[in-house]
Amino acid sequence: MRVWSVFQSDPIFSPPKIPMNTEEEKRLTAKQLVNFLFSGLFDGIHDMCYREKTLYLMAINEATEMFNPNLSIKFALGISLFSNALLCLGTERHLPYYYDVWGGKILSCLAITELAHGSDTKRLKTTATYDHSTQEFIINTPGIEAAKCWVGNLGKQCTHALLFAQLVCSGSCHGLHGFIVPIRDPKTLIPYENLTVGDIGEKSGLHGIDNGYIMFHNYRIPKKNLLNKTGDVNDDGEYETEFSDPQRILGAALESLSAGRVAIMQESCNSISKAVVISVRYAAQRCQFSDSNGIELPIIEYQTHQWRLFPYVAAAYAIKSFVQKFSDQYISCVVQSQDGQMDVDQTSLMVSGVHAIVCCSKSLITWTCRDAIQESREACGGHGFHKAARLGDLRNNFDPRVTFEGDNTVLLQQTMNWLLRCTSVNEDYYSFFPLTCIKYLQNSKQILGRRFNGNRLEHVICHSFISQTYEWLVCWLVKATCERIDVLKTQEDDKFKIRNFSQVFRGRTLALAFAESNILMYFWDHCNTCDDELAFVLKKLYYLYGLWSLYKHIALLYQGGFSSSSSLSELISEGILVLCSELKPEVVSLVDAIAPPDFILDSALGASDGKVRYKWHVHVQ
Ligand SMILES: Cc1cc2nc3c(=O)[nH]c(=O)nc-3n(C[C@H](O)[C@H](O)[C@H](O)COP(=O)(O)OP(=O)(O)OC[C@H]3O[C@@H](n4cnc5c(N)ncnc54)[C@H](O)[C@@H]3O)c2cc1C
Repeated sequence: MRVWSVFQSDPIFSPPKIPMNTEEEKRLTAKQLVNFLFSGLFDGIHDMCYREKTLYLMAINEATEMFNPNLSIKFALGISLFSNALLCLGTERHLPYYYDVWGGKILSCLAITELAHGSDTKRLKTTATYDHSTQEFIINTPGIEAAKCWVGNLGKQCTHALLFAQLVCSGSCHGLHGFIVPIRDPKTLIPYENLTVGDIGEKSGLHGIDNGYIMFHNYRIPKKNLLNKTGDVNDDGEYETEFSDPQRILGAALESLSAGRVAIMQESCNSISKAVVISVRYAAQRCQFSDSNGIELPIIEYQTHQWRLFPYVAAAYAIKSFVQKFSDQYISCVVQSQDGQMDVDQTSLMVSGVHAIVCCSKSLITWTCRDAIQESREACGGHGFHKAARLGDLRNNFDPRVTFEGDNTVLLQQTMNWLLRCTSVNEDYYSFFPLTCIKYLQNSKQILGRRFNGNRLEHVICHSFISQTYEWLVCWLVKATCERIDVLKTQEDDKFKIRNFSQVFRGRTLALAFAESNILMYFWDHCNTCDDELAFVLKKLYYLYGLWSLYKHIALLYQGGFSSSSSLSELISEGILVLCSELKPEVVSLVDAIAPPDFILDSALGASDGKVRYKWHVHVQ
């Protein structure tokens, strides 16, 4: 509420009265960033400890993203992610940049992606070659395919880039490293010589962000601009890497890899909430057709409409409770690794586990959000397509989150690899977070012996059915993926082909099913911390999200022999409909509870009093 009051009290943040073109939107977002930075919200953050500061910045990011995703992204890329990377990957010599960026003297961007390669970062071709005679790195773009592109803030405004390039020293390539690279004069914003830099042009959304491209032509930066926590060039001009403190290196890697994805998960929860708040409020008052007595009905009365929307209300709650708890655990892990509270083995298990959970959760949550927004748009009919409904903007601004910070499909492969590796870890490690989330894999044999014998609704609308069925599903998918890999191994030695042919219907589904089961586990624990009256409703949401998610895997439950009777499918589908009907009287209150104020939602269809507001920009001829 404090963040939102800043936006409400300063006219620079007011929604524009007349539609703007994309250039004007970029200019406005740039101006908003300055007022935001000096609004007082960030006073004193340098005195906070890591945990407090991270939670504080995460909360600000969530609130800002709900109001204006352009502003939150501009701020994240330009200031918070940059300063975070300096602390994680840099050393004391980089601290002046830290204070300059928070003081509004410079603005950054994060330049990784190249025209020809995005997901496959190992093939990035931009080089930073060390010249010992001048103690500088010479940065080069070997060809157009290596031009950095899509980089937010680079198009017009940033003064510095956090650049990832192949470090070359004494003729050898030492892999990707981070460098601080001056791009524009901070006073004039005129780019420096030996750079070709510009804006990539119109996008489908996020018009307030100046995504840019850049090519380097023998561009020199001082040696000290290398972020040198994990590797450096010594006084003799030789590359050396410091492995005397591997926990810290791994901890730093975890921080910089996962923080952005955790933030995306947090933002997605709020975007699902915004979508369902608009569509459910609208459904409660929009009338179409009549019943047999001729009484016109609100569309929320239609079973199809409930089935389309209510599972996303359940998803909003389930995912929110997971993300809140998991973010907290994630921060604790980083703190423990930074403080050296874990040994090397524990740190490496924790880093790989947290990374794997973040990868599949980011994918599942962003896809769920994308679908929730689209379903909500359609559920509001033609009016849902009007700009004033805000669902179109929400969709277009949200959309790239399934791609940036790691393409979802590629991220799922990393979770699959981890889950398969986990089948062979030492038993003792299963009591160690985050392996606790898959402790049940130890009992895989017994779990795979489970069969469904239920014949009544209570046999599926219950926690034990949902959790035990998910355990079976994850164990079965692990087994099925391993079996496919074993078959492929008998046919060929090529690791690439084996990996490539074990994804569809196997590893990919495994990673998603694991993410769903994990979210459900956290949500159930959360329901049990609430008082009875609240838990009664929240558990209905748990059952609905659980059955709705399980139903997507119904074919596998039969294929793997979990059931051979039609009652499994009949009871799950019946359970979903019964839960939708039971939740109908609660659903408006449920969306009200997760709704931001009208000023933030800003939708003509979703105001808190249920009244559609016709304050649209209508073109009068
Ligand atoms: C709005 C926006 C903002 C961005 N901001 C930045 C930024 O600030 N800085 C920056 O560096 N980058 C930025 N990016 C770029 C983004 O990080 C990349 O787009 C992303 O990493 C994916 O890379 P790519 O576009 O090269 O896709 P590709 O890697 O070419 O992927 C294309 C498709 O191929 C599939 N695919 C790829 N490999 C495999 C595989 N092994 N198996 C199966 N399928 C595969 C993917 O799933 C995907 O669907 C931004 C992108 C967008 C859209």
